[in-house]
Amino acid sequence: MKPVISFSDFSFSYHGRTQALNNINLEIPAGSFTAVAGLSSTGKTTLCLAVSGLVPHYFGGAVGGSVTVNGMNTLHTEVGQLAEVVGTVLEDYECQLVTMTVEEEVAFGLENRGVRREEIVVAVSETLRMVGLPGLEKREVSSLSGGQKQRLAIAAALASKPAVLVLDEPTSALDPEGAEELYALLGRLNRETGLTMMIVEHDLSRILPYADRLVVLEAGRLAAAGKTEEVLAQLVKGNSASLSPTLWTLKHLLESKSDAVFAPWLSNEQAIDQLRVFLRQEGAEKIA
Ligand SMILES: Nc1ncnc2c1ncn2[C@@H]1O[C@H](COP(=O)(O)OP(=O)(O)OP(=O)(O)O)[C@@H](O)[C@H]1O
Repeated sequence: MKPVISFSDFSFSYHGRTQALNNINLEIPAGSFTAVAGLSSTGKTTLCLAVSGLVPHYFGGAVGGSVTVNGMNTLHTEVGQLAEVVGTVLEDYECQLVTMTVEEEVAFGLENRGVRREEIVVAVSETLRMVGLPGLEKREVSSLSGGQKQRLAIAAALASKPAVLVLDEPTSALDPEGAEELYALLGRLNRETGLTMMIVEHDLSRILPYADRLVVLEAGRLAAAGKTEEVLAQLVKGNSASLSPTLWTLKHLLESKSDAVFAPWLSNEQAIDQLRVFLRQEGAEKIA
């Protein structure tokens, strides 16, 4: 698959001091669903900001190398122009909601670009339907629940039909049910529209059912990137097993220490089913 995002020897230091990213070489294929993982302060947010162009255009600092999105070099492209290609929802998504009503929020970017009123009306209702908020056009933003506000921020990012959606820790304020619903929605958008997803998530077990690629950062460097299953195996073998969900770590350890070969799995439920079969075969019926 062709890359829609390419980092080439990219480094960034905030205010020329705190080095957040160090010589990143990374390609994100078009249409992929990429999870970005890493311990705290390893540069995950900065990676997102570099794709949206907010680094370095808004957060100034020292830059090396380049980032290209849809063929545009972010260093030489205005943030507004990049926003047409990259929809970004930051961890503090409420800060991104700036209007009174739901309709105004989704229309905001389109109005700024001079899109005709009739087209905006259609785009607003279509986008609200996509994110599971149909018919809420006239609602006041302040009356929405936290989960609905987050979906609204996603709708506002999607309205201009970007090629890439970048989300930073989208489930940090959601309960497990809300997180599952959000990922089901994002997975469907990715499958049905081919929208490239790049999502920072600290709880990998939530995102793995949807992520076909995994990027891992360590102290601002790229520690691993590639197909999810391969990167998880790398994490378990290397020094980053703590990032791997417990059941995945167990799978890889069992495979390396026995003759077991597990069928691929992505969700915890699939993992538990496979482990039950394994334990039964091992004669551990009581545990299984
Ligand atoms: N606006 C800023 N000004 C100065 N330094 C910053 C700024 N934002 C981030 N940093 C520093 O850059 C480094 C990487 O931060 P970043 O937020 O990208 O990491 P992260 O992996 O997203 O962290 P977390 O998981 O805690 O959100 C950290 O050392 C952080 O303190």
